[in-house]
Amino acid sequence: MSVAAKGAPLLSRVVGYSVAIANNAGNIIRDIMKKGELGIVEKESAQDLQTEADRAAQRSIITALQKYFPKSTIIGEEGEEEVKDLSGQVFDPTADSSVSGITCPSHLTSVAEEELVIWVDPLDGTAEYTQAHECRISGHLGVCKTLGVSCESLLDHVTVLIGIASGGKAVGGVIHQPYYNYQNPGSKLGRTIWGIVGGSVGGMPLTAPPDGKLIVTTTRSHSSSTVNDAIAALSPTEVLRVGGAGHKVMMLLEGKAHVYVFASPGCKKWDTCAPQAVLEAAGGVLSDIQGKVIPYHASAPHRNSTGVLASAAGQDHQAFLTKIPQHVKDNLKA
Ligand SMILES: Nc1ncnc2c1ncn2[C@@H]1O[C@H](COP(=O)(O)O)[C@@H](OP(=O)(O)O)[C@H]1O
Ligand SMILES: [Mg+2]
Ligand SMILES: [Mg+2]
Ligand SMILES: [Mg+2]
Repeated sequence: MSVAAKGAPLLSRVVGYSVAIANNAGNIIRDIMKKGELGIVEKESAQDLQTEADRAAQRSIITALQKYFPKSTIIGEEGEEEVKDLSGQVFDPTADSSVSGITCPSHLTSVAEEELVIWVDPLDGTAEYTQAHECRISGHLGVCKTLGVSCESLLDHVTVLIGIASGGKAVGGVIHQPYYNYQNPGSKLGRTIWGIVGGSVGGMPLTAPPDGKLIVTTTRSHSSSTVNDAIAALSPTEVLRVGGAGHKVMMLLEGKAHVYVFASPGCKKWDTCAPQAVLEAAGGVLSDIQGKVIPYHASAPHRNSTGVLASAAGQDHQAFLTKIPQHVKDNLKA
């Protein structure tokens, strides 16, 4: 049933429209990279940047969500000032019926619009987006001397995150990856995965991580001794240091890693709401570093001050939590 169909549960429509809205934001993100004027500003620190792509993507996402779901509460990473759409245009997601098969569990079919809190990260992986741009303008081709990897390879760490919460819980999510398939010039760029907890997941094949290994994924640009102590405590066979909360959860879904651990207060509700909903719809688990449920009601603090631990479906989340040293848990206070 197309999500636009009358009678589709509200949550299914919000997820379906959010897929189209996130895809449109992906076009904006790619266009601004192509134009090359990123308009980079520093927020809380040099490790916390914001570009015109973050701002423009947020304007397009939030104005569309506000128009079609005016009674919901919408919270975007880039704050209130970056909401008014300068072009006056509001993206229309209703024409896009590419998404079908969104099923909503019975306990969520009657969720009302007023109950919804939508957490928006218009561009997750800003550090990687800006670094890829810096490399391009400095004429790096192939493997970048500073990064040791090709600059382009950072681009698919970027995702657009639209997370939907009801009753303080992550219940629906959309993760769009604008640069998916960048390795194949001329091919269609981008993919979008979506899910409803207890309902369906769609947009990419789900794969279990390999047996006999323990692949941990974590931040590449916001590390600390506490972050590294938590990783070491899991005794991984491999550590993948990549950008983006959304991108790391996608790695759990496509079998590239078993667990994502981030023992830091650095990420926020908009980084984890959408990834958590999609991961849990696929059978995985995402909690804070103590194993507590992350709250997503409108008045919840934006910062996830007690860190993040996410495991792929079939993994023993509790076993990972037990291995996290007490000093790491003590360092991350609510
Ligand atoms: N110490 C810190 N300061 C600011 N932002 C941080 C941070 N640690 C993590 N984050 C944010 O959390 C998200 C995931 O981080 P990472 O890529 O390091 O895993 C990124 O979101 P944004 O790119 O949307 O800002 C990043 O900016
Ligand atoms: Mg940011
Ligand atoms: Mg983010
Ligand atoms: Mg962001």
